[in-house]
Amino acid sequence: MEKSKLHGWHVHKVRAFLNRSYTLLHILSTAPIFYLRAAYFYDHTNNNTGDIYNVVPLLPWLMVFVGEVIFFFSWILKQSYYWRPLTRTAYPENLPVDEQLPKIDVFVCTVDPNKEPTLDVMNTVISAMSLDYPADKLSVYVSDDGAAAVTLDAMKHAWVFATWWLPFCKRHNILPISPKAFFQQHLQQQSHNTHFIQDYKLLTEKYEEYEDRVRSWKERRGDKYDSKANKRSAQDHSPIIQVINESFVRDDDNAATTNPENIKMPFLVYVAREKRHSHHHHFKAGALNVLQRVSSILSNAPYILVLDCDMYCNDSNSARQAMCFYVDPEINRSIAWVQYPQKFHNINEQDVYDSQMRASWPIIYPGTDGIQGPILSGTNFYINRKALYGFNISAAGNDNIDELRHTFGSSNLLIKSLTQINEPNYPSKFSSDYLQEAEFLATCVYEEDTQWGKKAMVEDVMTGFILHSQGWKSVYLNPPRPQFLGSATMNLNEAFIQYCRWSAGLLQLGLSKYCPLFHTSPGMPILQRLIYSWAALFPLDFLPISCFAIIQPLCFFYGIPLYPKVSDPFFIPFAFVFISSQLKHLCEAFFCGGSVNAWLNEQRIVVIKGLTSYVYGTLDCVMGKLGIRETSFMPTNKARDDDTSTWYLNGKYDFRTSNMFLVPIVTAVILNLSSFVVGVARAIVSQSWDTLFAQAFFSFYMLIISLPVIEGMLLRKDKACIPLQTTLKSILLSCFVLSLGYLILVRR
Ligand SMILES: O=c1ccn([C@@H]2O[C@H](COP(=O)(O)OP(=O)(O)O[C@H]3O[C@H](CO)[C@@H](O)[C@H](O)[C@H]3O)[C@@H](O)[C@H]2O)c(=O)[nH]1
Ligand SMILES: [Mn+2]
Repeated sequence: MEKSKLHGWHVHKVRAFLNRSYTLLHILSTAPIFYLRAAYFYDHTNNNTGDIYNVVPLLPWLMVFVGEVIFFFSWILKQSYYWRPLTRTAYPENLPVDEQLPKIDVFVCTVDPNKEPTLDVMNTVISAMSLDYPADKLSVYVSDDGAAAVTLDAMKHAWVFATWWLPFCKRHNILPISPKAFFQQHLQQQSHNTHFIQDYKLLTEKYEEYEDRVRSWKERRGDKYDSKANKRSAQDHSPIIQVINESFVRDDDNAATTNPENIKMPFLVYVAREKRHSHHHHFKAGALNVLQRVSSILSNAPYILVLDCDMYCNDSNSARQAMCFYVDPEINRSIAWVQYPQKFHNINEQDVYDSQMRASWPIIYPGTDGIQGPILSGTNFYINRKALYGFNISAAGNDNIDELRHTFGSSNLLIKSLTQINEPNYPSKFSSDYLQEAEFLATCVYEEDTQWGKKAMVEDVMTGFILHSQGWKSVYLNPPRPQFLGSATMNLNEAFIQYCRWSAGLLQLGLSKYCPLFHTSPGMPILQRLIYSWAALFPLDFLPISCFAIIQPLCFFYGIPLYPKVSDPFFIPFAFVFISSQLKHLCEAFFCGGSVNAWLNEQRIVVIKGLTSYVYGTLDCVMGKLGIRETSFMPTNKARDDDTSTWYLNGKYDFRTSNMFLVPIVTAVILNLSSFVVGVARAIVSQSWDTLFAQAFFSFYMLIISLPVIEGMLLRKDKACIPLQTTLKSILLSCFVLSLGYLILVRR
């Protein structure tokens, strides 16, 4: 390695070769399938009476065929992720001296103190303050969309605790730098260093004291808010901006000794943007826009780390690693963001909901990195402020003041800050003029008649797509030690809601005029367009998934063959495609350290989400487009509740969710179960194994992956099982589907 090398990369050639060969082979083997389907329609329309065509009605064949085409299409899009896997390494030891490092602003977003426990949010804040980076170059902004007094108060105590914690981390190279995670490890017993033990004891005391202060405030004001009253004020209030520093903390007689070692502290700011019923606030995207503006006049760092409130820094090194790319003069002008994976601290071995998104971080993201860079995942990324402002990648900027006003709004300080982004020593401002201006920047009206919210930061994938199409590149870094850890969803209900939101959000891009499939831009190669197309359209997989899970067993139930006979040579491509894709998935599961169980789980969860979240997400998006319904952002619940975690940790599904989600799944299972029984009986009686084997096998496979649902329905009697009432409703619905099938398929 050269001495000055800041980063390196490596394309996995063997993996790329294997992936591409697989893609090719798979495409070739689908050709006969499509030939067979097409031939059927040809014969059907020309009234050729081949033997099976008499028994097979057009409609189910058509539906299954459409399902296969969509599935194939979606699969083709997805192959872009396997084309050129690339991994990177950063060498922070080769960074220039601290004085020359650029400044960093950290944004932490929170919205609901009941679902996002204040202590956890503060834990994220403290861990971000503890990043291994010069304190005078680090600022942390908290956006509180809940405008909760408890959050502001807690920040005060967090600041005080941080004055103890930061020097402690530095002195003993503490990892993880999240105090909560650190104190959960009970390290004390393992250490023989007396100095450490002394310090540790002191810090434990300080930590408990700090937690008590945060809690006691909550207790005084009631732990659970009067939700309604709080909602009213959270949705209707003026902007609040508060710099948390020594003088602010001192004003509070309740605060403990501040800054005992008199260390330099990162700049810490609390922001609750203005909310009015008359103005849409655009959820997290809106919050990030405000933080971007507010920070631009207060600290104006050229790079911004965006964190969800539950995503604490697990390691101190991410900032320096990211800077390896931003200080490299050869590439820094073209890099818009450095993305880290989203990993979680509460994943158990089974991970029945695939909450960790297993395939994403070791497979999907390196794949996108090989093609101009990873998509933006919404959190854990260091983004280039200039890119966010829409600075043209090649031009230096725009000097026409009217145009700047039109784009960025009327604040002179903000416009002035645009030219100062790269000043490494831009001093943080907290005089009252600046704070007043910052409040003005956090008002609802500021964005009116500007490009904010239109051109600027929409949420994750969309923002990333816009930047990539302007020619910006991005970087994916996945160092062995996870840099950030968040809390993953731990029950079915949360997983459903989250996927509904994601499906709706992604389809907003997929069904817009910017649909990556059709929106060409010179900055974007075709493979990258495929990447975005899949990301924006995958919720539509609900069509083929429901086809396979519902039409298929329906036909089997009535003895209508959909696939060639086993003795027919055309059977081979079907069998090959099915087996090879399952084997591929199995290999992937092993590759990511998973097991046969992981493969089964993921097969199941895709079907489960495909029958529910993808459908509702699509509906949500379409209704939003038609103006029938406003899209909403329901944050996931991060409050750890022992009851929920027990189910998750035991690898059992927690079926306590609404019928809206359960009924489609249970119905599909009942349909497959009954068609399997009836279909197999028919095959035995009429000796039609040859014709019906494929369907019998497919239903069998569906039953195997549905075992936990069947168990939840029939065997489990606990409180998280599938309620009898849901099963009954699903039986009714299945009967309805079967009768409908009879009318359409049998009594034509
Ligand atoms: O009006 C809102 C709603 C949410 N949030 C914050 O947004 C973050 C993400 O919300 P969360 O409930 O954790 O959603 P997840 O589904 O877990 O988040 C994933 O999906 C989001 C997009 O739906 C991305 O923004 C996130 O980065 C990504 O981790 C949290 O910090 C929230 O506090 C706000 O600030 N304002
Ligand atoms: Mn989250």
